[in-house]
Amino acid sequence: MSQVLPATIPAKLFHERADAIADAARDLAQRGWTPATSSNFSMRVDAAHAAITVSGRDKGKLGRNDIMLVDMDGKAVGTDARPSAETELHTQAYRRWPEVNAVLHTHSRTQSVASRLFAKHGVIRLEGWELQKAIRGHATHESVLDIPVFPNTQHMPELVARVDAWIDAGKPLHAYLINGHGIYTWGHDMAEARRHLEALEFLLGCELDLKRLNA
Ligand SMILES: CSCCC(=O)C(=O)COP(=O)(O)O
Ligand SMILES: [Zn+2]
Repeated sequence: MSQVLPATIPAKLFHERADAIADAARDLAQRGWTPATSSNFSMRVDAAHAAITVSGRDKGKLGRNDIMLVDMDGKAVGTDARPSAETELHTQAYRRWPEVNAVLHTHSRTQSVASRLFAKHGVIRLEGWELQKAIRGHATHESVLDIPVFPNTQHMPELVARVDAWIDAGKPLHAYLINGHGIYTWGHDMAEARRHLEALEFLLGCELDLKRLNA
């Protein structure tokens, strides 16, 4: 894949973003959270562009050629490669929150099962867990962390509209599940996005354990 960059984006900047995405993806793939080419990852490059994974690639084996540039409408920039099928969910986060610089989407078993189990409620309420403090803005285990579960669809504008509706209702949003699909979360930088994802994976696993134990 050949990526031609706009004159305003230095190659070094794009390569730094691509390497950070590939590093994160390799780690998440090793944990088994990106089965069968699933999942997608991105980072903001500047106010008008993001670097995102090319669609259909093995996320455990990403190199610079597997990361491409898109604009904030999710359209490819300077390449014929096809961006992630879910690019619009990434660019939505960058448009809605200028302080967000990394978006992660994975398909772990825990995320997938939790999404099915809680879909009828439309939300998973996390309350009383110390690890909630790993999520930006949550200073105590006594805080309430609601993770919505949206219906799955292949039509991204429908999902984008559901996320917009949640945010426009004034409800805090740090992550969301898509039913039978996986999780989206983000952060001010890649380290924060990874911390959010790791904490949410742990917390969803705890909620599933409680259900299993009927506690
Ligand atoms: C085989 S996974 C189905 C698509 C998906 O949910 C996903 O996360 C990966 O899609 P992409 O186009 O980003 O490779
Ligand atoms: Zn997916």
